[in-house]
Amino acid sequence: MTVNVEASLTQHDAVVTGLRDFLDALASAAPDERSSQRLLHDLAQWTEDLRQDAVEESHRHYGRSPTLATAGQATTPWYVVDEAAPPERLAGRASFSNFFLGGRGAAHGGTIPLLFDELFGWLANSEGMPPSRTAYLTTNYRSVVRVGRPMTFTAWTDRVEGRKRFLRAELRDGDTVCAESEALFVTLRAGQP
Ligand SMILES: CCCCCCCCCCCCCC(=O)SCCNC(=O)CCNC(=O)[C@H](O)C(C)(C)COP(=O)(O)OP(=O)(O)OC[C@H]1O[C@@H](n2cnc3c(N)ncnc32)[C@H](O)[C@@H]1OP(=O)(O)O
Repeated sequence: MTVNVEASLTQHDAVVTGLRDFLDALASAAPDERSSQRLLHDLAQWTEDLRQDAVEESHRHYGRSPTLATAGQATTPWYVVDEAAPPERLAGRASFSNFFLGGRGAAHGGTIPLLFDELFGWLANSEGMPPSRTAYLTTNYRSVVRVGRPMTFTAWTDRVEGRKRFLRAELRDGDTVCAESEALFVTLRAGQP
């Protein structure tokens, strides 16, 4: 199955895409004092406007878009799923922009498990599956993940034991495995948050 996650942007999706571009531009720039002041002023105004529009979790748009990469989370490294066979396997492309820079051209180490947790969330909570949460997630950093590089990933279910789903994933730059992850997702019991 091929997933066209970027199809038909709604206006809200366009805002989230704009926010992702903004964060990348901000992280890449060294604005002078005047630009910083203007930015601060505009941000403060928008923060105030948006606070007036605050709603309950179930009514929010952010991070819930089925049509956008990363389901519309602007602070998750960009990824698209090209091959989806949940709950068994996912494969796709990812890229870490300057917003995710740790230093010396390498992505911040904390952002790599963030990507893996997203992918495992897709696998473990795909349609028809009972809700589950991450019990643990380990990451093995084998080679530097460079910002701006086109990466590929594979994530798959290794085994299932009752309520426990053991998941694995790999992030590659070409033929080089840059990071590997293993996680346990546990199906929630009735009444668990
Ligand atoms: C547009 C498309 C969208 C697609 C969807 C994208 C979604 C993206 C979403 C991304 C979000 C991604 C998701 C997120 O990020 S979820 C957010 C991060 N995770 C959490 O907040 C979870 C917090 N923890 C808990 O809620 C509980 O501890 C859970 C529910 C995990 C288990 O507590 P519970 O009381 O229910 O379980 P139990 O004690 O009866 O244990 C059951 C079994 O599990 C074994 N066990 C438990 N813990 C561990 C451990 N650490 N190591 C090894 N083993 C462990 C345990 O030994 C036992 O085994 P056994 O004795 O039966 O053999």
